[in-house]
Amino acid sequence: MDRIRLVGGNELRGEIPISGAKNAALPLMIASLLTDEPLVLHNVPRLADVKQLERIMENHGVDIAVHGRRRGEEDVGQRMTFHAADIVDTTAPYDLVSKMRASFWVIGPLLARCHEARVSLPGGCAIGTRPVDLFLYGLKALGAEIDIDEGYVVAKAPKGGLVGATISFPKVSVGATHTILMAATLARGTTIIENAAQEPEITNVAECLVAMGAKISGIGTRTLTIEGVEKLHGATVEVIPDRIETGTFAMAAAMTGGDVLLKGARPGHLQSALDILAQTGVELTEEAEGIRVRRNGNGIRPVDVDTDPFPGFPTDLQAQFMALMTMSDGVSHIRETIFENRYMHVAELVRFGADIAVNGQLATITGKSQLKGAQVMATDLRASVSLVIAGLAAKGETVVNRIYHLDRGFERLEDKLSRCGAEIERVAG
Ligand SMILES: CC(=O)N[C@H]1[C@@H](OP(=O)(O)OP(=O)(O)OC[C@H]2O[C@@H](n3ccc(=O)[nH]c3=O)[C@H](O)[C@@H]2O)O[C@H](CO)[C@@H](O)[C@@H]1O
Ligand SMILES: C=C(OP(=O)(O)O)C(=O)O
Repeated sequence: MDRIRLVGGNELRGEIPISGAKNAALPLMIASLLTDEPLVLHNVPRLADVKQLERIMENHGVDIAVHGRRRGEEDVGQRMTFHAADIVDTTAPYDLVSKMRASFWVIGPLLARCHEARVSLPGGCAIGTRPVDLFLYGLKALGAEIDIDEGYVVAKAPKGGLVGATISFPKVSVGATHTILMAATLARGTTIIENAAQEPEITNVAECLVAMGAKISGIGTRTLTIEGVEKLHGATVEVIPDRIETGTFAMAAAMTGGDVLLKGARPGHLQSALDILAQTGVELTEEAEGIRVRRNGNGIRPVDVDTDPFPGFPTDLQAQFMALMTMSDGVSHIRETIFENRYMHVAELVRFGADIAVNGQLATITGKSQLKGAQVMATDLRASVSLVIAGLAAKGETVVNRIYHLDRGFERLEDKLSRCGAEIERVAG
């Protein structure tokens, strides 16, 4: 199993190109199931999760083409075409779906277009129980009949297809919003989604659906209104830059000190995280090309944070922010409100000498001036990267084991960091 070996202590200086967002690319790929015409996506990141979803899409009969990179385009994401001319199989099998949460979302488009779907209950990062009740509530509201059979959700649309409805989610869910939004585009009549997720990735997908001929209003707000149409068509759409990768590198630069330009980053997509970082004393500047992050010698102030749905502080940056707080000048608190088991990195951060106590949702972090390198183990995607950035700031050598988690969501991580002066390498085997 590959590992990452790094030696901490170097400041980060230079430019880091921000890749396309994993959490936007995946639902955009899934949206291609809604039409028999090609959907062209630009800026798709090269990630294990994208590869895995390609396998799932191919199993449904989608033709996938990856267009060649031009010279000088090493930092540009892939241009890919997804063509679901015929859906040959409406089953998404356990072997493929269990590896990744977002693959479950195919249930929305399959049901809308083929009027049936059989999708294995999902996998994904082990950060909580992650039920699918909100999806099932939404799909049933659109008229679907649902059974759970041998670990599969078996869904059937009524005669004539799904029917528009008002769906008021009791809790904000990114995945349920994506799924119901996609399903509703081909339902008969009007669907209103209340308490919808407002994440930028939802907006990216909603705008893609509009480019494909869907009628959606309220994009970017808590209430989405969808007028169903009979057919969608092909389109060309760009994947937004990854706000979680942006925030991760911003926190890495805050931890190591230095001066890094995060090229292509969009400040509006992670304003709450940038505001919190500014409170810690990090200097952030919006530039034409992206966001510049600087910390020159001054300490890191402790800041308390609660994770929340967008526009709040993202749970996907909680582990990285905790790593930063282990080096603050005092005591800080983090409250994880989205997932009930998203503190798996705590035991690993403690190996660096960090002082962290967890009580239910609340973590109390007492800052230390210097972490020390250690052997650590990656447990999930964002937890893994928090260990990498802790290692960059720690004294001595760190080895991060089980890095396959990292490859799910970070493109060329070692390359991007070493180009900014980090001593980091992947060790095979
Ligand atoms: C591929 C992708 O985009 N993943 C992101 C997505 O995950 P995902 O879409 O799985 O996260 P949700 O927004 O659905 O989950 C939020 C909360 O709702 C709960 N819930 C969700 C669905 C449901 O039917 N019932 C239910 O109780 C979840 O267990 C969790 O406690 O949003 C999360 C929250 O921003 C991010 O951490 C993930 O990186
Ligand atoms: C939790 C994540 O992914 P997933 O929802 O696919 O498990 C993530 O991207 O941080």
